[in-house]
This record gives sequence, structure tokens and C-alpha cells, in this order.
Amino acid sequence: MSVVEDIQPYQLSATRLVFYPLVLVATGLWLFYRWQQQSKLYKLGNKIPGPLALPILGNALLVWGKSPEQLIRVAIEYSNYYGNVVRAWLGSKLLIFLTDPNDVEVILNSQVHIDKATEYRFFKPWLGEGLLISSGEKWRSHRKMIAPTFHINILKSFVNVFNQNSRSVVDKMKGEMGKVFDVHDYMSGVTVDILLETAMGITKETQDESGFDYAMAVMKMCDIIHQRHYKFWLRFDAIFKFTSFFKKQKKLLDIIHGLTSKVIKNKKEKYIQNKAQGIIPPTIEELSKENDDDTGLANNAKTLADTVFKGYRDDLDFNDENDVGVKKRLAFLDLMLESAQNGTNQITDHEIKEEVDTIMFEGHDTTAAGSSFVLCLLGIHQEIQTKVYDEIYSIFGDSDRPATFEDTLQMKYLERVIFESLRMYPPVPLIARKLNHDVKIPTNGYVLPAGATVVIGTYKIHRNPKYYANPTVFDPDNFLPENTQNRHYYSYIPFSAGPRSCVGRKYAILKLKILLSTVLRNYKMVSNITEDQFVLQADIILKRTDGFRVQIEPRQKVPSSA
Ligand code: HEM
Repeated sequence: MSVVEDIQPYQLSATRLVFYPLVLVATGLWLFYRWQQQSKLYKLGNKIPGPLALPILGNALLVWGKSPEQLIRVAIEYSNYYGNVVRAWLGSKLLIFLTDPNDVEVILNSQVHIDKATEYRFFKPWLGEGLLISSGEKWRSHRKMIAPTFHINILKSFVNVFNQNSRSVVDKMKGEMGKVFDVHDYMSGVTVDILLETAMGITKETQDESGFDYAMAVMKMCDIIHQRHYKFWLRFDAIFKFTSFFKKQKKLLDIIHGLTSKVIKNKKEKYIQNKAQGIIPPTIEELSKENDDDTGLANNAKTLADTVFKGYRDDLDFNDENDVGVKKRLAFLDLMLESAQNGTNQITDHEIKEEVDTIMFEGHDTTAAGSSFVLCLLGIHQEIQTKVYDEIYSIFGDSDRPATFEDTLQMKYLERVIFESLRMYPPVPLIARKLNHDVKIPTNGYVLPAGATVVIGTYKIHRNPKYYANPTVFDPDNFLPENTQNRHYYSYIPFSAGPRSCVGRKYAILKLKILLSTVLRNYKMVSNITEDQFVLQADIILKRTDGFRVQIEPRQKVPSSA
């Protein structure tokens, strides 16, 4: 019997079933690869240095299965090896990493390259088309409307909210005396409480169970989005929908959106009732122009931040110095509702909800991580903590009085400490943009093609020895005026820069000064863990996966000279 006769009919059909589809898939992949090689994206992308890419997969294996801690190490290694412009292929997706301030300026300072990368889509079910992820005309008009709600006069009206909540977290931390604990838990809790009040007007007194549930839901949602960034399979909606994370996300979003919608509805009803009685709240313009003669700070109001960020040319510097003090306090939500009702801005209730949700997210994880890093660093660098406390003592003595806005202007060394901490541990370590047009950058005249995703490595830029003499040493003097004045503006971008920079920058700095000074007036931070033991994770927000572990001791309210 011949060999062919030996093969049974069912074996032949099985061969056909497996073999032909395989040939078809392989041919399809090969044709795709050939087509890809001819594309402009591919040709321009491959002129940029980067690791050897496999057909179809590109460099995906370099990141496959890596934990967030490993990813940050891989990114730094490749950037050290290939230089300031590095390309990588994730399948057919081109990523270009930039770490030279001159190149970064071309992207961030542009009015054209303002679209966010597709990775930001994980926020969409939560934030909708809010400021962080929207693009085009919608982003432009909302930015124009929201930036003025962060006017320094409006921020000043939040000083008491910052004080009360800072005092309250100090009381809560008392139970940790003598133990090693994760200070991020406390910083995260107080940040959400402050945001509930400043963004939505929900105070401790008016806050019922739903306020607490909301705070927990915001924290858990951040966690799910973190998971979707670093667990590769969760990136695909088709898979994510069948996981327990999806069910959890649905429940959390019901809580978050339920509360925001309820608050907006109640506030709108109240606004209409008040209006009928002739009670009309002040407009954003009125609040921004208001002058309080009693503080007399006009010429004194410039801070280090004004110098450090002055080269950004963003929309946050509307003549703040002339405006001092404000008596009325309105949450961002009230201001947006008011401007929609009085016809100044065209914004629907749904859009207001998206913007409030966005502020709750953006304002939370960033400042919680920022404040936690500062407290850990001060626990490690005792001599710097002593200097910070001496400055605080010179402002407050041993009193327990709350901080005023004027006090925050005197916290010059603390401000340098905050800036230095944001340099070494920027809460947003990466900024990603999708290019819709080709763009030429100064480094080697490379042309970055439309369709590529540009990833700006803030963490790496901040540790460039060309701009910081000892980049890995925590040294607040990096922000002495003589050291900042000639430094490239884009070598320090914790809040991003240009038209899409952080709208909450001034809010964040003011809040951090009050919160941190209140904690330090009551406790001495202590840490046995040194910086080289920090385990950092690369993610949307830079955190320590080993936890922000510190100890606290009661503060002896005396200056070091006593
Ligand atoms: C230390 C604290 C903070 C840091 C380091 C920080 C950093 C940033 C960065 C880097 C961006 C740009 C993100 C990107 O392009 O992908 C951004 C955007 C933004 N931030 Fe912040 N942020 C902080 C605090 C806040 C606070 C407190 C708020 C609000 C209360 C806020 C609201 C926003 C909003 C709404 C955007 C989007 C702006 C736009 O696209 O036009 N941020 N932030």
C-alpha cells in the first residue's frame, strides 16, 4: 500500500483545516509587514535610534509581562543607552521617547500637538470628555472657561478649607505615633476631603455617607486605571469587560457619577431659588478682580513659582499680583454653574459633571503622591527638615494658629523643598501626546511622523546632569533664584507646560504648603529607609510600591538655635 493510501480521509481534512488557515494568516501577516515597511510612519520612525524590532511584534517583548517597577528600570536603561530620542514599536504602534528639553519644548509649547495619546481612553468611562482627555474645540473652549476658576483670588478663599482639613489629618495621624506606617493613606484621604469641599462644596458638615463612599470610590477607580495601564491584557476592552475589574468599575462609577449628578441637581435648584429671591452669587470675573485692602500684599505676592514657571507662557498668569484676598468662597462647581446660568459660558450639566469628575481625579492622586514624597524625603534628610522647621517657627513661633495666605508667601524654603521633591519624584512621570502632523525636532533634525505617540519622560529630564549638577541628590538649593534663572524652562516640567499645562498648579502649591507646614508643626518625620531603597513604579502617577513608610514623633516646638 502506498503512503498516500495510508492517510485516512479525516486526517486529510484535519490537515486542510489547520494548514490552509495557517498559510492564510502567515501570508496576511507578511503582506501587512511589507505594507508597514513602505509606510511613512515606518520609514521616518526607523530613522530614530532604538532597540532592534521584530517583524509584527516590534519591541513588544521588551515590556511583555514586566511589572511597573521593572518597566521604569527598562525605560531608564534604554534611554541611557540610546540618548534623548528613542523609538520603540509596540506591534505597529510607534512610540517616541523624548528627554531633551529643546525637543520637549517643540511639542509642549505647540498649539497643534495637543491631542492626548490613546492610552488616556481608560479614563473615558469616568471623566467623559473632561479637560484632561478632550481635544480640539471642546478642549479649547472648556480650558478658557475653567482656567479662570483657578484664579489666585478664588484659591485664597480656600485657605481655611486647607487649614481645617490639614488640622484634621494631623489628629488622625496621632494614632500612628511610634509605628512605621504608610503616610500616603493619610495624604490621599485628606486630599479627597479637600477636593470634595473645593470642587463640589461638600463640607464635613454637609457630607453624609455618600461623601465617604465617593472618596473611597475615587481611590479605587484610580487603582483600576493603574491596573489597566500595566496589566497588558486589561488594555483590551473586549477582555476587560469579562473581568471582575469591569464589574467593580461599574459599581464605583455608579457611586461617583451618582453623587456628582445629585450635587449638581441640588445646586442648580438652589441657584434658581436664590435667583428668584434676588440673591445672585458673584461671577468669576468679579471674584478675580476683587481687592481686599486689608492685606496689602500686592507687591509681595510673587513667589518662587512665579519665577520658575514664568517661561511656560501658559494661561495661568493673569495678573494675579494685583488681586488680594477674597471673602466669599465658591467651589469650582458653583462657579461653573453660575457661569452657565448667567450665560457667560455655554456648558451643559453633563459637561459640568465631566469637569468636576476630572478635577477630582487630577487633583487627587497627584497631590497625594507629591505630599507623601516630601514627607518621606524630610524623614530621610533630617538637616533639611530642621531648616524647614526653623522657617516655619520664624512664621508661627510655637502657636497653633492656622496659616494665612500671607504666611504661605513666607514659606520660601518649604517651597524649594516641594519643588525639589517634584523634580526628583514627579507625580506625573510621563506625558504622552498623539501626533496628528509631522514635526521636526532640534535633535539631529529628526522628523517625528504623524500617527506616532510621543512620550515625554519628565522623570528622566529632571535628572539630567546638564541642568542639575548632582541630579540624584535631594538638594532644595537647586531652586535658589541664582540656580533657576538661567536654566532651560523645559528642564523642569512637573506640571507639564504650554497650553495643556496643569490648570491646578497654583492650587496644588498653595495646598501643599498649608498641608505640609501643618503636619510639620505637629510632627517630626523620621525614616530609616533611604532613597536608594524606594521601589518606584512607572505608571500614570509615580508611586512607591513599597509604600510611603515613615514614622512620626511629637514636634518639640523650638528652633534649632535654641
Ligand atoms: C502636585 C500636584 C500636581 C501635579 C504634579 C500635576 C501635574 C499635571 C500634569 C503633568 C498635567 C498634564 C498631564 C498630561 O498632559 O498628560 C496636568 C493636567 C491637569 N491637571 Fe494637574 N497636577 C497636580 C495637581 C492638580 C490639581 C490639584 C488639580 C485640580 C484641582 C489639577 C488639575 C489638572 C487638570 C484639569 C489638568 C488637565 C489640563 C488640560 O489638559 O488642559 N492638577 N497636571
